[in-house]
Amino acid sequence: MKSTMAERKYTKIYFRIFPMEKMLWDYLKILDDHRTIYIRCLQQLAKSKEHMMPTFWTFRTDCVFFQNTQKQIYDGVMPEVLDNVSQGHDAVVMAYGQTGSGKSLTISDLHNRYEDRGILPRVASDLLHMKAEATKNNMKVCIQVSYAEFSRSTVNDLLKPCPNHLHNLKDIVKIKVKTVEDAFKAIFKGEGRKTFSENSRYPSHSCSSIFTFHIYMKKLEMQENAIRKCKLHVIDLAGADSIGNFSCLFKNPQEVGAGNLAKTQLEQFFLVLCSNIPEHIRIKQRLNPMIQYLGDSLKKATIFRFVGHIRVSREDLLVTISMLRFGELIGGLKATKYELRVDKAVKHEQVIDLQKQLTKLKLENKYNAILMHQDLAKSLSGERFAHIERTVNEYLQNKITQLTLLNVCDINIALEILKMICKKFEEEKTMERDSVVSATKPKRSSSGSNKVQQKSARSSHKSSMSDKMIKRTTDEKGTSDKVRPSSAKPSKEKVPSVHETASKRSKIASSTSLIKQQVAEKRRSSSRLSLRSNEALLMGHIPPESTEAWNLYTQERQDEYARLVEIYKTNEAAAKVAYKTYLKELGNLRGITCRVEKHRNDLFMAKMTREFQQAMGQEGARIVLSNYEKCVLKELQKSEQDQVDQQDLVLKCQVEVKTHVNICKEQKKALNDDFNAFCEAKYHAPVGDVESSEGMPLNIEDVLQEEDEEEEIKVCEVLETPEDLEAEAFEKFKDLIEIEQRKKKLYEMKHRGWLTY
Ligand SMILES: Nc1ncnc2c1ncn2[C@@H]1O[C@H](COP(=O)(O)OP(=O)(O)OP(=O)(O)O)[C@@H](O)[C@H]1O
Repeated sequence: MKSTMAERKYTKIYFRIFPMEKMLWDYLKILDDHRTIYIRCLQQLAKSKEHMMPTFWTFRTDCVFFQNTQKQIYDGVMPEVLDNVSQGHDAVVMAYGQTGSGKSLTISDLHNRYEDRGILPRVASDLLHMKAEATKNNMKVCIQVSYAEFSRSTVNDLLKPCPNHLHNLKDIVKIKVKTVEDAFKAIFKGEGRKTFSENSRYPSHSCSSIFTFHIYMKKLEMQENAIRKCKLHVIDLAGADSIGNFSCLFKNPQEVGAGNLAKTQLEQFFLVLCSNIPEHIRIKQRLNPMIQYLGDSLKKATIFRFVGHIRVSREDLLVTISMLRFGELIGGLKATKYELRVDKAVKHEQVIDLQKQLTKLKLENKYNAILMHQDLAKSLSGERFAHIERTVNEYLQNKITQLTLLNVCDINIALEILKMICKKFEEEKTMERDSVVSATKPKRSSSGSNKVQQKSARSSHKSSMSDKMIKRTTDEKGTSDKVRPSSAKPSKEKVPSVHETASKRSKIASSTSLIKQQVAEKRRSSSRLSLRSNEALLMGHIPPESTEAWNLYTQERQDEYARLVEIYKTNEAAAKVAYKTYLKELGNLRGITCRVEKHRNDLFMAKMTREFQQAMGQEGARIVLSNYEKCVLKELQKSEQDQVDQQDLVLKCQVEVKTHVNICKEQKKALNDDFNAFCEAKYHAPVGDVESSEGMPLNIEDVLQEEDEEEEIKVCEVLETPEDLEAEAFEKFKDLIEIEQRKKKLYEMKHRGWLTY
């Protein structure tokens, strides 16, 4: 058999190696290029020939996959296929191999997670996305699918409910799919209708199945009505094996025979196809129905992708070689012999050397892990960072011991946080000093320096709350500058030197009002930090004309102010916690509601099955199946009770949130009233409602709403990506497999008259 470049261009052969606990690498080797497989010559395995130099058969492939993810396999096998299909070429993707070697896993894998889905669901998604794209580009694309199962001489249409046995290949139905969801539904239903071997630990298919996409494309702007047609077949071939092998003990000889026959017939067909004789046209009609069905798609211009599956164990060696030969035959390449020249002494030395290197590298890796991950703070989550920050603060307040701090936190991060606190404290002090200077120096514009301070303050602290506090402090200074006497000259002056500042301070000392202010400033300095944060917390933006009044108020009524703030803060924190719990419980309620829905569906199905059996006159069906119904009903009642309890819990959480929010509101109002009363007494006029001031940042409801919106945005983002919608559909349709299998079983029981409940 000759191989030509043209053949190689269209056909690609891949192999996937089944991962086993004990891999027999002495018998099978893969070259570093991941393309060449060496497999030990079987003849040498006889005891009498053990002493001979090991000889291997060399098989060239397009890629060998070992321990690769499903996505990597799809990306490796499929990329050019869809491009070619979109240009109107037929394509065949086929998985073949030994029983239980992972064919169905590669092709469909519908029983596991969405991320681990196989080639077929991925192709369905990509084709339907391609269709959507093509429609945008003035192209009309129609996709129909068919799904059929082939055994030795019978054909089942998997898109038809039982009985789905066909006599004519032309009767295989095609259904139009418009969305990925439609395609998934067809795939899952078909999977449930397939024939499985009984007694297997996993769903072992005893027949070959073909899922076909029939694609029709038409360019809307073309004058002539040319329609491009092509097909993409995805085939999961029946497992081939040797009777008596451990991997197929659960199969009966007929099933093993049918799998082997399908492989042999395909082999024959490809022999004829590759030998450039037109015989394959007639042979197609004579071989099995699967080859007949593939019909015109089995031609040289078709894009073929064969994914062979092999197992590396002594018992499976024979079948593995047979699979590799099958691959070599359809790939159009011939295996060659290769003598592995291994000097045993050298080999031993090499192994010792490699072991030493490995130990050294492991040690190096360990040191790297220690030394290179110094900046642990970067990889910390916000929550963990906040927790460490709190712990450090508790340590500073002598609430916990040094030992506890060291036990709870990573010392590097704790030190970093201490550094931040010191830096922040320094900045606050600088700002205090600057505010005194700016008070004594009316000409100076503070906007520039404020911006710098603001920037450094922001970068110095991870918490956004502290950012707001610092910004608020600097803003206040900016605004207080604005209300200074109008004789102040704007901006251009540079920052005064220490000497100048000192001399100016002495001038200020002569002004009694300013001295008073300075004294008050000093008096307050110890409690300034907390008061500033409280201002930000409760009052937010203070109108410029009220700033002085506000400062006076916080000095003179410090105790009352601190009391109100304390209550507010405690309740705000409690409201936040309660709100988080509320959101969590709400999520749980959604989960329980879904469970209730599922049980309702199950109950409906159970009822339907009973009615179906009764309609078919099954004796005793009522008793046995009503037991199942009872079970489902019990589950449903339990879930409904859980739902009621959960609703109560959610309501309780809601009430708790409301209580704390109301207290916060009351405290805010009390503070407002107190401030206004103070102004009334001091200036004989209220300063107005500070709540209405623009930029009021921390309203308790806003805080909660922000959290809520964030949560909602996250949920929307998560749900709205096409990938997630597909994942949801994938999970939703998993139940279809079981439902279809149950229906099929019921039908078969009825058909055989075995129902003996
Ligand atoms: N690469 C792999 N990694 C992990 N598990 C695998 C792998 N390949 C197969 N399996 C597991 O081995 C079992 C058999 O796989 P699968 O059903 O895909 O084999 P098959 O070749 O289609 O078998 P059959 O011919 O009997 O239908 C399954 O439980 C599957 O999850």
